[in-house]
Amino acid sequence: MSEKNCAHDLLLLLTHLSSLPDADQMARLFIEGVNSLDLGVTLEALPALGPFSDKCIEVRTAHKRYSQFAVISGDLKDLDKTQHAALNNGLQLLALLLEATANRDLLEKKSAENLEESEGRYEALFNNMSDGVAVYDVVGNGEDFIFKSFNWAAEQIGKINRKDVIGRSVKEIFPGIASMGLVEVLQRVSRTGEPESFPYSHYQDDGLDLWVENYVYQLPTGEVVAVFDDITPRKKTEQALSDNRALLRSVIDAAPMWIAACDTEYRYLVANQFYEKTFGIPPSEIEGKLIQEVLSADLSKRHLALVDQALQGENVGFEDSLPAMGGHPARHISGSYTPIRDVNGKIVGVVAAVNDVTEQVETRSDLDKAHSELKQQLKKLSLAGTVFDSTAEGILIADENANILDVNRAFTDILGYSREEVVGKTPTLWKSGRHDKAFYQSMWSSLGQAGIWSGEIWNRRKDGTIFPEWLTINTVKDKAGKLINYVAVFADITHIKQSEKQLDFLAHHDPLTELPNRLLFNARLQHAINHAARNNEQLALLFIDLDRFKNINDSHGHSVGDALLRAAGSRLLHSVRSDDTVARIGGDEFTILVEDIDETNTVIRIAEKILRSFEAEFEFSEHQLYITPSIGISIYPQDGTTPEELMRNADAAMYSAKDAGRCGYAFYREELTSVAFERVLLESSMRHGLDRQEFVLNYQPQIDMRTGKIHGVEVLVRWEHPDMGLLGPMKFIPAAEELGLIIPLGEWILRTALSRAKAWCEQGHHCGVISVNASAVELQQRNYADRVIAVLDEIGFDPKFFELEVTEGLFLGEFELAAKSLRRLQDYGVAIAIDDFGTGYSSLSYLKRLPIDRLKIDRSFVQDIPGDENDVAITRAVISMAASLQLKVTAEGVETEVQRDFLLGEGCDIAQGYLFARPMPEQEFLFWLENHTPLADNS
Ligand SMILES: Nc1nc2c(ncn2[C@@H]2O[C@@H]3COP(=O)(O)O[C@H]4[C@@H](O)[C@H](n5cnc6c(=O)[nH]c(N)nc65)O[C@@H]4COP(=O)(O)O[C@H]3[C@H]2O)c(=O)[nH]1
Repeated sequence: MSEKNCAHDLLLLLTHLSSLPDADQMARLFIEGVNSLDLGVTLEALPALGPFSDKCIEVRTAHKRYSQFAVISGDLKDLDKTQHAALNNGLQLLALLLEATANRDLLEKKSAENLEESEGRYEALFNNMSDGVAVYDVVGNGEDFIFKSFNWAAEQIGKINRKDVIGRSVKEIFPGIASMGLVEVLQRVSRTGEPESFPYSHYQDDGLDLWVENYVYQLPTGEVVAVFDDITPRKKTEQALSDNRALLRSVIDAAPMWIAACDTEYRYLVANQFYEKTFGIPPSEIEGKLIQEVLSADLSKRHLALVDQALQGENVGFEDSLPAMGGHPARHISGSYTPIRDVNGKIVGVVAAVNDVTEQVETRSDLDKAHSELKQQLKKLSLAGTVFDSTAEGILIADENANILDVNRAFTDILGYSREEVVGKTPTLWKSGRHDKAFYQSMWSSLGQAGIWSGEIWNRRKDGTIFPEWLTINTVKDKAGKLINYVAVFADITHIKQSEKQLDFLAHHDPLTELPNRLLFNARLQHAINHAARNNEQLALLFIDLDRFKNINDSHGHSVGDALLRAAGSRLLHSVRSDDTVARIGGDEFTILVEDIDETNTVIRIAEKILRSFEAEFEFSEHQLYITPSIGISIYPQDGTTPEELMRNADAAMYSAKDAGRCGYAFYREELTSVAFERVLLESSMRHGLDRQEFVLNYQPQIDMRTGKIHGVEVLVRWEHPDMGLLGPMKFIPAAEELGLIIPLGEWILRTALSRAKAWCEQGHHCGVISVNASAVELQQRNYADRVIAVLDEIGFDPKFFELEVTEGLFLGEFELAAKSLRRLQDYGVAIAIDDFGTGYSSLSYLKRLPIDRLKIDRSFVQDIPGDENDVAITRAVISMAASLQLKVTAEGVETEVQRDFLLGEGCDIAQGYLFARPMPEQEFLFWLENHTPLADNS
């Protein structure tokens, strides 16, 4: 029996493990295919056993006393719990068999005595197995199963004694369990012989509440074995866990906030229902996804950083905002990330709890806004207080009856009343009296209708002065629309009024002389014309130009020029009645409007008065200047009926006065218009004339009448005008002086005359002294003497053969400057002659102060001698005066022998005139020179 048992045992195992298909059947439970079965493998060989080594090591560890093992080789299956249990049991049984096999011989020998011991050991081992094992005898065809063996573990699991079980049917002992399918499985295994793993079941009947896993197989004997493991604790834990999870889920799902957890890889483990509620995303769509797959790039960047912080063990709080997306409005969120730790404290994830704080934030922002508005209001109020006190405008607050409640500092500054003096009173206190009743009526009516009035008003200060102010009055009403206050704000606009006046004055007056300007003059002229037309009156327009003003301005500078203009304006003003208009219409041009003239004499008197007023010199610090006016006069209505006509004709008359020798007046005559036109033409073409060398020189010999020899030659300029023909100097020299062209023209004359004279000399023609005319304008040039000397030096002309003829006009400009130039020239050896002596301003006192060598008696005196007594007397006086001053004399314009004889008789030797020769062009002059026969030769 023992051997048999042993063999049986051995067989049992061999059947399972070594004899195919039984062994294969058994092994298939836990390996894919059985390649070999190797019994008696030693412990040392185990590590080479591949996938089974772990299992074998378990067996080895559990059954240390065994030194050999059975080894099944093949591929390990993916075992479930039951199969695992079976493998464990199988290997434990295998270990037992190993021992039995190893001791087979011994067993055989000692079978009889050891059988019992072996059985006992088997029994012990059977009972010591950790799994419950029940062996059943099959009743009939499987109608029932009778317990044959029931180990200790089975007793513990089934909470029943083996003795109460053995021999009894399973249906009887465990009717509940039996009905739950155990019997069917036992039946199937007993019928098919196929082992079956029984899914774990929850037995709650038969006084039990347990979870077991069964593995059922058939023994070769036909008995059926059920190996079962009590997994109740594990199941209960699982259940509890599952319950906890469900609880947790319902808790987090009920929370009105977003709750989610992620693992250390940022993968969502859980997300609550709030996600679905708010965003329509069910938790299932979040769970299992990475944070960066669920959140936008921007959000996930920020939040992964926060999660990282939490993964470092920090509780991280945050506030953020979610942009509007997918039809969901933007939100403000506030939340926290908290690390999740396992039982060992290791961080395994992070839980996020996030609140939607949009409303709070918005409310807070509303509150902030309200707070800041309140602050603003307070600021405004304090500002209003500051403005009230510090503004430059006067402010007055009155009640509905216009009784003053308050005034500001500016009010008292402007009006001179203190606050106490006006509070309780009405603004009538400072009425100026300048406005009539209607003015105030319209003000109150505008306030009543529009609630505002603003305008200019004159008021009276406490000191009695009246001043203009710009006043704005507003009405203030309460919520019901009832008028409660008047607020008046006003500014003293005295200075604005003054500025306006000043602006008006500037617009209509010349700033230099403060006389009316052209604009105002024209307006007054038009007005006067209208008036004269209505009343059949005449009026006169005087156009005044200061002779050679331009030269004074150029040589003395603008400040002297300006002073001269101011002084000239003032002299004009004092020459007329106060209701006549004196205007400066530009540069050195003035106009005078004289209304209601009865006869021409009136105008003549005015013109002469003006001329006389200019006789006195003008003194400006070190400068003493003379200036003369030329006056042109036009009369309404005969010389024009419009301001333009009268102006134009007075202007033309002024030029006529200038041409007549300046310092005079002329009435307009129609022909003057064409003269004036000619003059304009002349002026414009003169500039080109110089460039085109249209000017030519004539030479008139000066004769020593005693000998008939040539004493010298006067150089006289002509202009060969392309259109107007040959023009004499009186036609263009005044214009050249006005335009300043006399400077280049004079230099050209000087240079040409001297270089020609030098050439003649070199050619053997001796013409004596060369006389060149110098304009007074030239002499007013500061460097005139230097320029003349430079030309003399440049040409190499001996100054003692050079004479400069200056006119009396010289005295009109700055006398001292001219005198200085002449002195310098005289020192250099140049002779100075006064031309046209006796016609102008010459006076003995000037003659004494000037470096003069010669006087030239003007042609006008010579002309009528000896017939005209006056001229005879003048000529005599000049000749004798020259003698007493030790000056030489030349007579001009000698045309007759009578004149010559008279002059010779009076002691005047030198003369020029048609009697001897006319002014001649160069070639003619040279011819004359060659053929001239002096008297001495005749005699
Ligand atoms: N009826 C009459 N006339 C005679 C007689 N003999 C000479 N004349 C004229 O008398 C003028 C003499 O010149 P002026 O007194 O210096 O007077 C000159 C002079 O003041 C000025 N002038 C002439 N040439 C120049 C010049 O080159 N430069 C400057 N600045 N002025 C000049 O023009 C004035 C007039 O010059 P012109 O027309 O050339 O007139 C010349 C001459 O032609 C005569 O017997 N009978």
